[in-house]
Amino acid sequence: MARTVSIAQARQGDSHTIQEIGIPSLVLMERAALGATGRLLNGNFDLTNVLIFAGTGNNGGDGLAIARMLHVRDVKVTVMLTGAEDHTSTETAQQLKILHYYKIPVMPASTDLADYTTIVDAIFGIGLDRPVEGKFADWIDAINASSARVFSVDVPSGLNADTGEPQGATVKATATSSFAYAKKGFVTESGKQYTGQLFVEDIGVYLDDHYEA
Ligand SMILES: NC(=O)C1=CN([C@@H]2O[C@H](COP(=O)(O)OP(=O)(O)OC[C@H]3O[C@@H](n4cnc5c(N)ncnc54)[C@H](O)[C@@H]3O)[C@@H](O)[C@H]2O)[C@@H](O)CC1
Ligand SMILES: [K+]
Repeated sequence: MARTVSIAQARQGDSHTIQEIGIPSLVLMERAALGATGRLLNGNFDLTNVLIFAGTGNNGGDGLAIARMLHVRDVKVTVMLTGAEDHTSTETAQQLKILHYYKIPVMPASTDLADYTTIVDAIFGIGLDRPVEGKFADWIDAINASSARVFSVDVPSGLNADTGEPQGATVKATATSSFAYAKKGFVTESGKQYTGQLFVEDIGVYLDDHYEA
Protein backbone atom coordinates (compact mmCIF):
# COMPACT_ATOMS: atom_id res chain seq x y z
CA MET A 1 0.00 0.00 0.00
CA ALA A 2 1.20 3.50 -0.80
CA ARG A 3 2.50 5.55 2.11
CA THR A 4 -0.02 7.61 4.01
CA VAL A 5 0.66 10.65 6.17
CA SER A 6 -1.09 12.55 8.94
CA ILE A 7 -2.18 16.15 8.53
CA ALA A 8 0.71 17.20 10.78
CA GLN A 9 3.20 15.33 8.56
CA ALA A 10 1.69 16.85 5.41
CA ARG A 11 2.02 20.33 6.88
CA GLN A 12 5.56 19.64 8.04
CA GLY A 13 6.50 18.41 4.57
CA ASP A 14 5.06 21.53 2.93
CA SER A 15 6.70 23.96 5.32
CA HIS A 16 10.10 22.23 5.21
CA THR A 17 10.04 22.31 1.41
CA ILE A 18 9.03 25.97 1.31
CA GLN A 19 11.00 27.43 4.20
CA GLU A 20 14.12 25.28 4.47
CA ILE A 21 14.64 23.95 0.95
CA GLY A 22 13.37 27.19 -0.59
CA ILE A 23 10.89 25.99 -3.19
CA PRO A 24 8.20 28.68 -3.28
CA SER A 25 4.68 27.85 -2.17
CA LEU A 26 3.28 28.90 -5.55
CA VAL A 27 5.56 26.38 -7.26
CA LEU A 28 4.08 23.58 -5.14
CA MET A 29 0.60 24.89 -5.93
CA GLU A 30 1.39 24.93 -9.65
CA ARG A 31 2.58 21.32 -9.55
CA ALA A 32 -0.46 20.27 -7.54
CA ALA A 33 -2.80 21.91 -10.04
CA LEU A 34 -0.94 20.47 -13.02
CA GLY A 35 -1.28 16.97 -11.60
CA ALA A 36 -4.97 17.38 -10.86
CA THR A 37 -5.68 18.99 -14.24
CA GLY A 38 -4.06 16.04 -15.97
CA ARG A 39 -6.44 13.67 -14.15
CA LEU A 40 -9.41 15.78 -15.23
CA LEU A 41 -8.30 15.97 -18.85
CA ASN A 42 -7.44 12.30 -19.13
CA GLY A 43 -10.13 10.79 -16.91
CA ASN A 44 -13.77 9.97 -17.38
CA PHE A 45 -15.09 13.50 -16.81
CA ASP A 46 -17.52 15.41 -19.00
CA LEU A 47 -15.73 18.76 -19.32
CA THR A 48 -18.53 20.52 -21.25
CA ASN A 49 -19.18 22.97 -18.42
CA VAL A 50 -16.89 22.82 -15.41
CA LEU A 51 -17.44 24.51 -12.06
CA ILE A 52 -14.57 25.13 -9.67
CA PHE A 53 -16.01 25.46 -6.16
CA ALA A 54 -13.20 27.25 -4.33
CA GLY A 55 -12.58 28.19 -0.72
CA THR A 56 -10.47 31.14 0.37
CA GLY A 57 -7.50 29.12 1.69
CA ASN A 58 -4.79 27.38 -0.32
CA ASN A 59 -7.05 24.48 -1.25
CA GLY A 60 -9.12 27.09 -3.09
CA GLY A 61 -5.91 28.43 -4.64
CA ASP A 62 -5.22 24.99 -6.09
CA GLY A 63 -8.72 25.05 -7.55
CA LEU A 64 -8.20 28.45 -9.12
CA ALA A 65 -4.97 27.29 -10.75
CA ILE A 66 -6.87 24.27 -12.12
CA ALA A 67 -9.49 26.70 -13.50
CA ARG A 68 -6.79 28.56 -15.39
CA MET A 69 -5.19 25.36 -16.71
CA LEU A 70 -8.53 24.12 -18.03
CA HIS A 71 -9.40 27.54 -19.50
CA VAL A 72 -6.20 27.70 -21.58
CA ARG A 73 -7.15 24.31 -23.00
CA ASP A 74 -10.49 25.76 -24.14
CA VAL A 75 -12.58 24.13 -21.41
CA LYS A 76 -15.56 26.27 -20.35
CA VAL A 77 -14.96 26.97 -16.69
CA THR A 78 -16.69 29.02 -13.98
CA VAL A 79 -15.44 29.70 -10.46
CA MET A 80 -17.62 30.00 -7.37
CA LEU A 81 -15.84 31.45 -4.35
CA THR A 82 -17.03 30.75 -0.79
CA GLY A 83 -15.82 34.08 0.63
CA ALA A 84 -14.85 37.60 -0.29
CA GLU A 85 -12.07 38.10 -2.84
CA ASP A 86 -10.21 40.36 -0.41
CA HIS A 87 -10.24 37.72 2.35
CA THR A 88 -8.16 35.02 0.70
CA SER A 89 -4.74 33.55 1.49
CA THR A 90 -1.74 35.20 -0.19
CA GLU A 91 -1.38 32.45 -2.80
CA THR A 92 -5.11 32.38 -3.52
CA ALA A 93 -5.15 36.16 -4.01
CA GLN A 94 -2.39 35.72 -6.59
CA GLN A 95 -4.36 32.97 -8.35
CA LEU A 96 -7.43 35.24 -8.43
CA LYS A 97 -5.39 38.00 -10.03
CA ILE A 98 -4.30 35.57 -12.75
CA LEU A 99 -7.92 34.45 -13.30
CA HIS A 100 -8.97 38.06 -13.80
CA TYR A 101 -6.27 38.48 -16.43
CA TYR A 102 -7.86 35.59 -18.33
CA LYS A 103 -11.37 36.97 -17.68
CA ILE A 104 -12.49 33.67 -16.17
CA PRO A 105 -15.87 34.25 -14.48
CA VAL A 106 -15.75 34.32 -10.66
CA MET A 107 -19.03 34.49 -8.74
CA PRO A 108 -20.18 34.06 -5.15
CA ALA A 109 -20.90 30.48 -4.10
CA SER A 110 -24.46 29.24 -4.55
CA THR A 111 -26.49 26.04 -4.50
CA ASP A 112 -27.62 26.45 -8.11
CA LEU A 113 -25.42 23.81 -9.75
CA ALA A 114 -27.76 22.35 -12.37
CA ASP A 115 -25.78 23.51 -15.42
CA TYR A 116 -22.44 21.95 -14.59
CA THR A 117 -21.12 18.65 -15.92
CA THR A 118 -18.12 18.40 -13.59
CA ILE A 119 -17.58 20.08 -10.22
CA VAL A 120 -14.08 20.53 -8.83
CA ASP A 121 -14.27 20.57 -5.04
CA ALA A 122 -11.57 22.95 -3.73
CA ILE A 123 -13.35 24.23 -0.61
CA PHE A 124 -11.28 22.67 2.21
CA GLY A 125 -8.13 20.59 2.24
CA ILE A 126 -5.98 19.80 5.25
CA GLY A 127 -6.89 23.19 6.77
CA LEU A 128 -10.34 21.98 7.87
CA ASP A 129 -10.41 22.74 11.59
CA ARG A 130 -14.05 22.54 12.64
CA PRO A 131 -17.30 20.83 11.62
CA VAL A 132 -18.88 21.99 8.36
CA GLU A 133 -22.14 23.76 9.09
CA GLY A 134 -24.44 26.52 7.81
CA LYS A 135 -23.96 27.77 4.27
CA PHE A 136 -20.89 25.58 3.76
CA ALA A 137 -23.03 22.53 4.57
CA ASP A 138 -25.71 23.78 2.13
CA TRP A 139 -23.11 24.11 -0.63
CA ILE A 140 -21.64 20.68 0.03
CA ASP A 141 -25.10 19.09 0.14
CA ALA A 142 -25.85 20.75 -3.23
CA ILE A 143 -22.59 19.41 -4.70
CA ASN A 144 -23.48 15.90 -3.52
CA ALA A 145 -27.03 16.21 -4.88
CA SER A 146 -25.93 17.44 -8.31
CA SER A 147 -25.75 15.14 -11.32
CA ALA A 148 -22.19 16.30 -12.05
CA ARG A 149 -19.14 14.17 -11.40
CA VAL A 150 -17.15 15.55 -8.50
CA PHE A 151 -13.38 15.83 -8.41
CA SER A 152 -11.88 16.67 -5.01
CA VAL A 153 -8.66 18.61 -4.62
CA ASP A 154 -6.30 17.08 -2.01
CA VAL A 155 -9.10 16.02 0.39
CA PRO A 156 -12.89 15.65 -0.08
CA SER A 157 -14.08 18.83 1.65
CA GLY A 158 -15.42 18.09 5.11
CA LEU A 159 -13.48 14.85 5.57
CA ASN A 160 -11.13 14.65 8.53
CA ALA A 161 -7.97 13.58 6.71
CA ASP A 162 -6.52 11.96 9.85
CA THR A 163 -9.48 9.82 10.87
CA GLY A 164 -11.50 9.45 7.66
CA GLU A 165 -14.60 10.56 9.54
CA PRO A 166 -16.90 13.24 8.10
CA GLN A 167 -16.83 16.54 10.02
CA GLY A 168 -20.40 17.54 9.28
CA ALA A 169 -21.35 17.87 5.60
CA THR A 170 -18.69 16.15 3.48
CA VAL A 171 -18.17 15.90 -0.27
CA LYS A 172 -18.56 12.44 -1.79
CA ALA A 173 -16.11 12.53 -4.66
CA THR A 174 -15.93 10.56 -7.88
CA ALA A 175 -12.16 10.96 -7.68
CA THR A 176 -9.62 12.75 -5.50
CA SER A 177 -6.13 14.00 -6.37
CA SER A 178 -4.13 14.14 -3.16
CA PHE A 179 -0.85 16.02 -3.02
CA ALA A 180 2.54 14.56 -2.09
CA TYR A 181 1.09 11.60 -0.15
CA ALA A 182 -2.30 10.04 0.48
CA LYS A 183 -3.67 11.00 3.87
CA LYS A 184 -4.14 8.46 6.67
CA GLY A 185 -7.90 8.98 6.75
CA PHE A 186 -8.31 7.89 3.13
CA VAL A 187 -7.60 4.24 3.84
CA THR A 188 -10.09 3.79 6.69
CA GLU A 189 -13.43 2.11 5.95
CA SER A 190 -15.17 5.45 6.43
CA GLY A 191 -12.70 7.55 4.42
CA LYS A 192 -12.79 5.22 1.40
CA GLN A 193 -16.44 6.08 0.91
CA TYR A 194 -15.61 9.74 0.29
CA THR A 195 -12.47 9.86 -1.89
CA GLY A 196 -13.70 7.82 -4.86
CA GLN A 197 -10.79 6.90 -7.13
CA LEU A 198 -7.63 8.09 -5.41
CA PHE A 199 -4.66 9.66 -7.20
CA VAL A 200 -1.48 10.95 -5.58
CA GLU A 201 0.39 13.77 -7.31
CA ASP A 202 4.13 14.35 -6.96
CA ILE A 203 4.45 18.05 -6.12
CA GLY A 204 8.09 18.04 -5.02
CA VAL A 205 7.45 17.46 -1.31
CA TYR A 206 9.31 14.45 0.13
CA LEU A 207 9.31 13.56 3.80
CA ASP A 208 12.21 11.14 4.00
CA ASP A 209 15.00 13.70 3.83
CA HIS A 210 14.06 15.15 7.18
CA TYR A 211 11.36 13.21 8.93
CA GLU A 212 10.90 9.65 10.10
CA ALA A 213 7.22 8.72 9.99
N1 LIG B 1 1.98 25.79 0.01
C1 LIG B 1 1.37 24.82 0.64
O1 LIG B 1 1.45 24.70 1.84
C2 LIG B 1 0.57 23.92 -0.21
C3 LIG B 1 -0.78 23.78 0.07
N2 LIG B 1 -1.57 23.13 -0.77
C4 LIG B 1 -3.01 23.15 -0.62
O2 LIG B 1 -3.39 23.91 0.48
C5 LIG B 1 -4.27 23.16 1.33
C6 LIG B 1 -4.15 23.66 2.72
O3 LIG B 1 -4.40 25.06 2.66
P1 LIG B 1 -4.81 25.90 3.93
O4 LIG B 1 -3.89 25.60 5.04
O5 LIG B 1 -4.91 27.31 3.47
O6 LIG B 1 -6.21 25.31 4.35
P2 LIG B 1 -7.55 25.02 3.52
O7 LIG B 1 -7.53 25.74 2.23
O8 LIG B 1 -7.74 23.56 3.57
O9 LIG B 1 -8.70 25.67 4.46
C7 LIG B 1 -8.43 26.75 5.29
C8 LIG B 1 -9.59 27.72 5.37
O10 LIG B 1 -10.82 27.08 5.67
C9 LIG B 1 -11.38 27.64 6.86
N3 LIG B 1 -12.13 26.58 7.53
C10 LIG B 1 -11.64 25.45 8.09
N4 LIG B 1 -12.65 24.67 8.52
C11 LIG B 1 -13.81 25.34 8.23
C12 LIG B 1 -15.18 25.04 8.42
N5 LIG B 1 -15.59 23.91 8.99
N6 LIG B 1 -16.10 25.95 8.03
C13 LIG B 1 -15.72 27.10 7.43
N7 LIG B 1 -14.43 27.44 7.21
C14 LIG B 1 -13.48 26.56 7.61
C15 LIG B 1 -10.21 28.18 7.63
O11 LIG B 1 -10.61 29.18 8.52
C16 LIG B 1 -9.34 28.71 6.49
O12 LIG B 1 -9.80 29.97 6.05
C17 LIG B 1 -3.90 21.73 1.08
O13 LIG B 1 -4.94 20.84 1.41
C18 LIG B 1 -3.59 21.76 -0.40
O14 LIG B 1 -4.77 21.65 -1.15
C19 LIG B 1 -1.08 22.74 -2.08
O15 LIG B 1 -1.21 23.87 -2.91
C20 LIG B 1 0.35 22.30 -2.03
C21 LIG B 1 1.24 23.28 -1.35
K1 LIG C 1 -11.15 19.81 -1.32
